[in-house]
Amino acid sequence: MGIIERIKEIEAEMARTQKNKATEYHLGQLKAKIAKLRTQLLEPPKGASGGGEGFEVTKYGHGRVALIGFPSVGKSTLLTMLTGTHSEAASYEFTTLTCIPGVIHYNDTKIQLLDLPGIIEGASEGKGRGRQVIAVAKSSDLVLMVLDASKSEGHRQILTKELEAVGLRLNKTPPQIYFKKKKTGGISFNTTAPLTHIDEKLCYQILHEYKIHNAEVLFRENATVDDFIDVIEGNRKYIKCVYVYNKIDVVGIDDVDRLSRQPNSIVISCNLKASFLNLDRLLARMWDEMGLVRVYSKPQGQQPDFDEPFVLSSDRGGCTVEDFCNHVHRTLVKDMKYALVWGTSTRHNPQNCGLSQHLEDEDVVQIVKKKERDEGGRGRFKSHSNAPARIADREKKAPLKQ
Ligand SMILES: Nc1nc2c(ncn2[C@@H]2O[C@H](COP(=O)(O)OP(=O)(O)OP(=O)(O)O)[C@@H](O)[C@H]2O)c(=O)[nH]1
Ligand SMILES: [K+]
Ligand SMILES: [Mg+2]
Repeated sequence: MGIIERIKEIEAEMARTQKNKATEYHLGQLKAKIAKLRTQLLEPPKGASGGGEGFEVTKYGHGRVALIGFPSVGKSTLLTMLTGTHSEAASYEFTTLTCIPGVIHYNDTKIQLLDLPGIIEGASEGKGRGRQVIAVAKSSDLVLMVLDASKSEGHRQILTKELEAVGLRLNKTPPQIYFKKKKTGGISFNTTAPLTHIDEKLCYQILHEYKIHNAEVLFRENATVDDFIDVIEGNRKYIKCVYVYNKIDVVGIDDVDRLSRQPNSIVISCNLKASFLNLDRLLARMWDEMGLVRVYSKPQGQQPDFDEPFVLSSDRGGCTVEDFCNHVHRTLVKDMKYALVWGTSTRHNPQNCGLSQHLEDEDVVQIVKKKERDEGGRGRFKSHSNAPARIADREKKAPLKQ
């Protein structure tokens, strides 16, 4: 029997089993069995040489966003509108057969947007190009799940399930469970929060299923069986997702209203003839979700270049003064005496900061090197870019001197 058939069989058994205190342990064990099989499914087949048939698209820019959705929901139309890169759009399904990259220029940053073939139910098990598409989603910083506002609302759940089946976790944070395998000593189980979904015995059973007999387990929150399995598997990818309901030009106002109230959702229309709506709001939302931090470098005695931010991200490398230094030059950390920081991350401006200072979007940083004196009070920044205008509000509250 193949892996997929075995998963199906266990899923059927779970569906047949009534949920109650008596079956809880058995159900937990079945969940672990499925998780193990799904992981097996992700492993390349024995003897295969490095896959080769995935979409090879080089990462570019400060972040990567993937367009995931059923066929013909308007992914390619959206890519063309947001990036100017043409991606064939048509009224028939599976128009797009490969991964088409485009670039969004927003807030002086570059964001790679990827158009992808449509996926369908069963994608995680290899239907269509599902596995390749999902692999691209996993490599992204943000997923835009594009949905057709005029189609079944169940599509959202179906796609979410497909992505979850391969270890993606949308809009979730990693469970607060400490887990470490040991060589000896048995299982030490501790908890700092009351547990209502799982108990020690169930944990042991799940670990037993994984043939783990020595480990340290500490629950720091009221986690579920699924959370615990995620931590044991260890290969989960936590990604933000915005649900984008497209084609709102063809549905009634009540539907638009209802869809826009769904969690993590935005409603848009890409229809040039009817109207295109909310694309600016979509971009703003995308930008917020990516959590990019623009930092302007102020060389000593000079104005910062407000057109050329250094772009940091807590997901990619971090946002501290140290991370900033490493972006500028690899020897800078070693040469730094302290940093002068202006912006929302400081209590007063400028503030003398060390390497561990967390920077926020649009902070200005001057690195004062050892054997160098900072220049003392100077006028405000002069620049022709609009970045100073963006921080003008802040200046009103805390003057940006030096
Ligand atoms: N009414 C309306 N039609 C739209 C909208 N956006 C896209 N379309 C149409 O929907 C059809 C499918 O658009 P595509 O961009 O090819 O969709 P896709 O998701 O890339 O499709 P596949 O590549 O086949 O998966 C085309 O006929 C588009 O013109 C919209 O906002 N409103
Ligand atoms: K299409
Ligand atoms: Mg397409």
